[in-house]
Amino acid sequence: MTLQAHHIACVRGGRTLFSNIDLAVAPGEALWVAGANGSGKSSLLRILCGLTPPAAGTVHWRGRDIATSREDYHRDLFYCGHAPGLKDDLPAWRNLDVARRIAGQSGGIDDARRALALFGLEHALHLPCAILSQGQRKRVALARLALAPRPALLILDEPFSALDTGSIAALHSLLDQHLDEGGSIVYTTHQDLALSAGRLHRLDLGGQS
Ligand SMILES: Nc1ncnc2c1ncn2[C@@H]1O[C@H](COP(=O)(O)OP(=O)(O)OP(=O)(O)O)[C@@H](O)[C@H]1O
Repeated sequence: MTLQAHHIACVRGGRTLFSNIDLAVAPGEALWVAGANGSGKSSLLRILCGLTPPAAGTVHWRGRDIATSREDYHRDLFYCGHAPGLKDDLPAWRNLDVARRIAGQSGGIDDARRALALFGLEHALHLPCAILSQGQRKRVALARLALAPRPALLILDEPFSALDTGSIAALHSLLDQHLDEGGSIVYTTHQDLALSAGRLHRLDLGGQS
């Protein structure tokens, strides 16, 4: 198994959102975290990323506790939260380039252009992200998935929301390709969109809170 979580509990504002969550995601597998608004999907994803400590339980990546192997783990991880996490003052292509260089890879405008074009954003290459629409910003963030090498584990919070039909299709095809290549995905969606390739598991956090 690649990603494993044992007995995870999450407490928010003094309330236990969930407890005793066990999950495992192997290479080539996707886990769809489902549940009503407020059931704790984003909180679970942040715990799996190591951004929020769980109230109880452990998360292991490739056999190592992520609490003690944070840097190595984050090299293997791509996380896209509700907010796209872009640098507003930088043009779209530079946002892709900076993310790549931080990951220790070489970059360049040509690769960024190809990645943005996949999401119909070639025209936005030189535009600062601050002036892009919400959906366009999301597409810039997700275009990083089209740059090689892609991190082995993708954790995506509502990746399909705010995307137009063409971008949803582009993202679907990238995610299917990722699974075909032995990558792993954990994602949430409220849309009725299951990934078509690879082995898909579903974890339901339940009803409204
Ligand atoms: N930092 C925080 N402090 C207190 N409560 C929080 C905090 N973060 C989240 N919560 C609460 O935890 C609950 C779960 O939030 P979370 O964002 O994980 O749910 P979700 O299932 O992703 O919801 P949605 O489908 O609406 O995105 C909510 O009731 C929220 O108000």
